[in-house]
Amino acid sequence: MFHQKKSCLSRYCNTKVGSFSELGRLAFWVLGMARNPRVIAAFNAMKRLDIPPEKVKPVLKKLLVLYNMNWDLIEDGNYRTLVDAYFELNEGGGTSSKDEVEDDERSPKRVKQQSVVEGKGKEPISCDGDVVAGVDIDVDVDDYVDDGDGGGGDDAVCNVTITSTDNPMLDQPITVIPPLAHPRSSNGSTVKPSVKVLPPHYVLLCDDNDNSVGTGHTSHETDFDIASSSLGEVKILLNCDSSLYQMNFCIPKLDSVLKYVEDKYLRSGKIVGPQFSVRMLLKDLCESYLRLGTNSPHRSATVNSSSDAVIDVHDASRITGPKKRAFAVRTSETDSNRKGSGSSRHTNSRNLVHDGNRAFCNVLDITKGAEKVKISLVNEVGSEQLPKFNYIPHNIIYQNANVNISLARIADEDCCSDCSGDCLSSSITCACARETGGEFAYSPQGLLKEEFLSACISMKRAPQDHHFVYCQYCPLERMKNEDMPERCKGHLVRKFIKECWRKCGCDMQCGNRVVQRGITRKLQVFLTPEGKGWGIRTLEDIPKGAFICEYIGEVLTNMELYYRILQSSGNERHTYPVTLDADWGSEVVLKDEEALCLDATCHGNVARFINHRCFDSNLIDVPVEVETPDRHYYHLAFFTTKKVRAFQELTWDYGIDFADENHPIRAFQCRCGSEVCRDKKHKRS
Ligand SMILES: C[S@@+](CC[C@H](N)C(=O)[O-])C[C@H]1O[C@@H](n2cnc3c(N)ncnc32)[C@H](O)[C@@H]1O
Repeated sequence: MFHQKKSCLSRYCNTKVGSFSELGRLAFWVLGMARNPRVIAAFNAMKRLDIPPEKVKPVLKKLLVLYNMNWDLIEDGNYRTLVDAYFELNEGGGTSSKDEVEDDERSPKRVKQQSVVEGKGKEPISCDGDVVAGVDIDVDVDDYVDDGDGGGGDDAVCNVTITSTDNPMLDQPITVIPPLAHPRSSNGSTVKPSVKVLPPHYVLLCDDNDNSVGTGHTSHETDFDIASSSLGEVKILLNCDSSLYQMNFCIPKLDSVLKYVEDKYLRSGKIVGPQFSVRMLLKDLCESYLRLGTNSPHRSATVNSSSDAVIDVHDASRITGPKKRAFAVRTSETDSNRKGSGSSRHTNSRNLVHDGNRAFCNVLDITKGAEKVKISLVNEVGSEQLPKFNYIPHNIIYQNANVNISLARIADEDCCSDCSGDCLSSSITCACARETGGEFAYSPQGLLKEEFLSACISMKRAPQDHHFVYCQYCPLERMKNEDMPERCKGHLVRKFIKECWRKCGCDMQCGNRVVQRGITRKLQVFLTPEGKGWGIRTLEDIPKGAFICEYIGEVLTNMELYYRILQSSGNERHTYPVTLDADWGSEVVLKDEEALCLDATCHGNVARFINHRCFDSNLIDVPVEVETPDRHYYHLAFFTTKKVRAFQELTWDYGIDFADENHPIRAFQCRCGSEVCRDKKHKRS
């Protein structure tokens, strides 16, 4: 048995000694499957045709079987074969008559298909074609966001494909981007479009002052670049210079930008006015894009969206050239308006200090009053984007997760309805202590008892010495290889805490209600100087065994997480999902629609900032049963493993095996600084 356990663990835990043997696997396995770069690239290419991954998947599978896993044949011609196979399978084959074919060439579907071809290498989010003034516009947005590491970063770029036979733009000097693959004719043969390639830097520029149009060189300050092919397609690239938005810019939703512009034009009647020109419209689109990204409710919800951080986005010394100046003036005006009108909004939640070189951005309470204690955020290190997420103090079910919370499910033996006051001070331990062997996990001081805590730490650090259960069809293995999942590698049988709850007779101050009372310690989010991104630290000394916070996020099924990850750009610097797999071993067959996880990427609490530390982290995660009598859904709570001094960072061992070279996802370079850091490669380098 011991041997078996060891061999099962060795693959994952090799040097890892447990910890997040459950949780660390979180993102890693899920992301692992989702981020098979070739699958993702195929899905992304098809997404541009509005074909969702779930519809692509069966076609892709068939092709892989057909081509004996030869991806090159599928990827050739920028997924031409996949596109054709999809339409053949879903729409009953190709066209037969010449008329139909010609029609098809001009149809939106064909146009979109072509934009996939031209857009190889990018993974845009696609919005459907909108019709503005008789021009069919199909828009893709690439989010090349500054990675926050300082430095220039990339520009936010919008690709707009316009199809129009009498487009006035076609008369203008244009840059032609040669298509990456040639479109096919009806009979399947390749048609070589007669694209005239003009000098590569020859672009259409829009002057900020007088709206006149000239030509110039591609540069960061260009408003928009235009390209076309002889098939009547025009591609327009909207550029926002990254130096203009830096900290305060948040890529706006493109459909919001389009709606904003449309509403504006409809209101003003400009769209039908004699002054109307597509050129002006596009220039306005560029400006609206920047404006909405910098100062608008249309942005995705962020911590800083309610109280705009006035961070110096337009340091005049960095902005050169007439176009940048023009933009700078505009953004300056926007900001000064904001400074004037919104100053009272800043006082409650944010202090801003500028010392000329660095901006210290202090958010006084990232919880927006949702917790009993305020949690501040400070940046003493340098420039870094403010974290974008919505603070929630409790888990929220995203959509399909089956979490059945009902008093009717709590049997008499699963609660202590006869108790009163504090269960811990009663001479007889109540029913709620049964799950922890007849003893409560908490001491009267509200700390985890030494014995309970030591057992949890030992499980984390030496899982091979503990008991494992094996599921029949392991969801983790299915994620790695759906068709031929390997055998379950085993799940550690973890120690759970069971807290009293609503059907219990005790009061809210009962000593067996710790996690549900929420955060009580003084915590602070800070930018780590080691380059781990944001982290959390305590502002007070905290004893061993103390509850810090829960890991809060959206409750998703594995399936939902899978699709969510597929839709992400794949360029995210940090990851935030954790699996709730502490009880998977006890379920005979757990379907992906049933297996649960928490994702704190968009909605979460302070725990999303807890960084990883190998082995000797000062926090440990413990599963906690509160409102559900089974362990399918549970809470995940962090307790201190040792005494923690004020201003020390709070860390958690994610349990990553940094030596696993075969893992589909490359782990981050560990900067935990532990003497026993497992990331040997990084340590050496
Ligand atoms: C749950 S988030 C932690 C919060 C994150 N630092 C942030 O700024 O939002 C996990 C991510 O933080 C970073 N991280 C955590 N621990 C780290 C470590 N020891 N070394 C380097 N990066 C780390 C990695 O990018 C990881 O994907």
